[in-house]
Amino acid sequence: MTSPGTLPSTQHLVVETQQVDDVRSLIALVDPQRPLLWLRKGRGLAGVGEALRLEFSGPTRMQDAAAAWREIAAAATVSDPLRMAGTGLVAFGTFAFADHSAQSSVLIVPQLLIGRRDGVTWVTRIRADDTHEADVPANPRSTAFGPEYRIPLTAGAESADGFLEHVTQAVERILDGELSKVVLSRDLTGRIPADADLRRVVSDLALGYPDCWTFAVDGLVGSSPETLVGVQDGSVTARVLAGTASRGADAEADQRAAVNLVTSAKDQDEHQFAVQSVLASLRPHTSHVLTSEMPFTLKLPNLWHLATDIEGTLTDDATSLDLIDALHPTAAVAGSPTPAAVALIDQLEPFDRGRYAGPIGWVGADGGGEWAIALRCAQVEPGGDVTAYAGCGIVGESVPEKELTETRMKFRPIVDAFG
Ligand SMILES: C=C(O[C@@H]1C=C(C(=O)O)C=C[C@H]1O)C(=O)O
Repeated sequence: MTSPGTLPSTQHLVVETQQVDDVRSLIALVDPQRPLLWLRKGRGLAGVGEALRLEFSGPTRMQDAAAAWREIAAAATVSDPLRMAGTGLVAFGTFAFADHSAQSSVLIVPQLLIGRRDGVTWVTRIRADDTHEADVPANPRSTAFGPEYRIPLTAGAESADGFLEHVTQAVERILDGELSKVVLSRDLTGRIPADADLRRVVSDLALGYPDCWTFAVDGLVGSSPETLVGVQDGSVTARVLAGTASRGADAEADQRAAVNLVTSAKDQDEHQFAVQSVLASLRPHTSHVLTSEMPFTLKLPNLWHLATDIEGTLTDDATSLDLIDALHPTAAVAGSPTPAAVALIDQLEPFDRGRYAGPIGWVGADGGGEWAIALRCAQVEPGGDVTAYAGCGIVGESVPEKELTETRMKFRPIVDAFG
């Protein structure tokens, strides 16, 4: 890790944003093997190159990132006539789920960033102050996608049977009173050709799941419906999801599935743990916090979720990195109470989650930013190894076979995008 006290002089960044004509596709502009993307509903950020890369690990990975980012933002020279969310200095980030994960957490400042929001398109050039402007790629250039590839994803470290067994054990531990909820996941693995164009996967995800945050940061690609936190001009937003049902085969069955979900005591319980954990973490930093009175049903192409939107006003100088540190891990991806849930995940899941279920998103110079929980995603290693993850909240009434089916539904976006 780069410690904030010892930032080398190369980390004084020079940043220039300019409005440009609209571009046809953000996805076509980024590196095929190491895409940097953050997209939703036709708007988003695309990064090319790395002006700065900071790696963090251990229990203080998010605090360390927040401290380093304050220093970098304070030291930067920024010319930003647009002053919109995502203009000026921006870092993409992805953080490991577990305190002791072997996977690194990173902040990446691209050399070139192309953004689009509210009908405005811009390019930001970023370089260290001891480099030359000529070293930054001149203009974003679209390139055609590389050859087509399709790969299956098959059982990884946790087989379907292993998952059923672990859910059964978790239910016993919950009924014993050790904890109220735990989120257990399983993994699928595969391998893409080493030179495969990852933008094909991202493009399928963005087209198939336009209401989700589609992301690609340091090999982690996915399409998440869950906003961990958004911070802009003193406002804080979050979208909590917990409670899931399959989509019906026809309109009537689909409506019935949504009604059953919203009236299910099991799903409402599971959901409330998640909402309360988010409210408790935001409370020290916010006032005027509003939530939807009742959870609503969020329709995605592959499933229904119970959802609650949260809005509040920031009352301190917390950046979005400070807030992801305060919020992570929510009960939507760990369980409740958090320490017991995290300990049980560690005990029962036979793999390191890496960045799955960790915060993924971007932060700007003023600390604002957008962060999702990395769900419906896969980590792609430089050699082509792919590991995808999906999990579900387990409570006392959980039935192992139903939870296994739920993981299959949650794998669908990523399995379809690769396969
Ligand atoms: C853990 C995942 O999803 C989370 C768990 C949910 C649930 O248990 O109902 C719903 C949405 C997410 O908060 C996942 O997609 O892997």
